[in-house]
Amino acid sequence: MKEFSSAARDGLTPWQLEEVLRDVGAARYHNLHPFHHRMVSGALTKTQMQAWALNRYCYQSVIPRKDAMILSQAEDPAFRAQWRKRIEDHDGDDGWNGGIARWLKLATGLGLDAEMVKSEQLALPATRFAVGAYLSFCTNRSLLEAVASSLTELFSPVIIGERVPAMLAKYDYVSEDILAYFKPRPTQASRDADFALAYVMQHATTPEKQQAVIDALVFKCDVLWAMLDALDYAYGGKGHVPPGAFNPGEG
Ligand SMILES: O=C(O)c1cc(C(=O)O)c2c(n1)C(=O)C(=O)c1cc(C(=O)O)[nH]c1-2
Repeated sequence: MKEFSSAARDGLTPWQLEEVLRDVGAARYHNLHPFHHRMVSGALTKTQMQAWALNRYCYQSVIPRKDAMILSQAEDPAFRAQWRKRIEDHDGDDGWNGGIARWLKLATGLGLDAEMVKSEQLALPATRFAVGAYLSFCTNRSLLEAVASSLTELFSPVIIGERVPAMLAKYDYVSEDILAYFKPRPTQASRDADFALAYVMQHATTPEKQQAVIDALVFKCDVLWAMLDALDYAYGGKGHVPPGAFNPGEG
């Protein structure tokens, strides 16, 4: 297992830091998770696919809120002008014509009730804890760490590129229409990740700050990993659905 702790000792050039951050993603991003592998191999049941969409809604809905926390810490108007695009991407211009609404379209296209999904009441406890941890991180840590925690987006075009064609090919109930969420995401994610990476490379100027941004990315990979672990345990046949969570088999 790779160690990501050399920055504290020696300090890195910005390009060495970028390399370490990319190594973190290569080792820990959620495209390596068995749940994702089962999704792209066509092995998920419809209930597992629904549970994924329902739980991922909680992540989608917290993203503009954590981005608002980041905006509140940013003193530079040019930074804010760039970062606020993220909120617009998810909320649209009236709250319900952006990414969150498109995620809801995916969930309802899979047969879920929109109000049930929006209420987040049937999400897994671990999903709630994971997305809550992400929001707290961006609220309580430095601006640099909060920006660094978004760097999983460096890797999201890869997972989306695996997921979308596989969902269309392997599940007859999935159509392009319900996957509209993903269409603009790779372009938006590249724009956002390029900006965040440049910011981190410019501002992580001491070994301590470099270690902090590496740790922030590790933390964020853990958030995404924990969400898939929770799904796998609850719906994978090995564990059990926690009381009160989405359970279509319940009579
Ligand atoms: O589909 C995915 O696997 C995936 C991953 C991530 C990510 O890596 O955090 C994001 C998204 N999607 C996404 O759609 C999104 O809007 C997004 C925002 C952020 C962030 O941390 O600011 N990550 C992600």
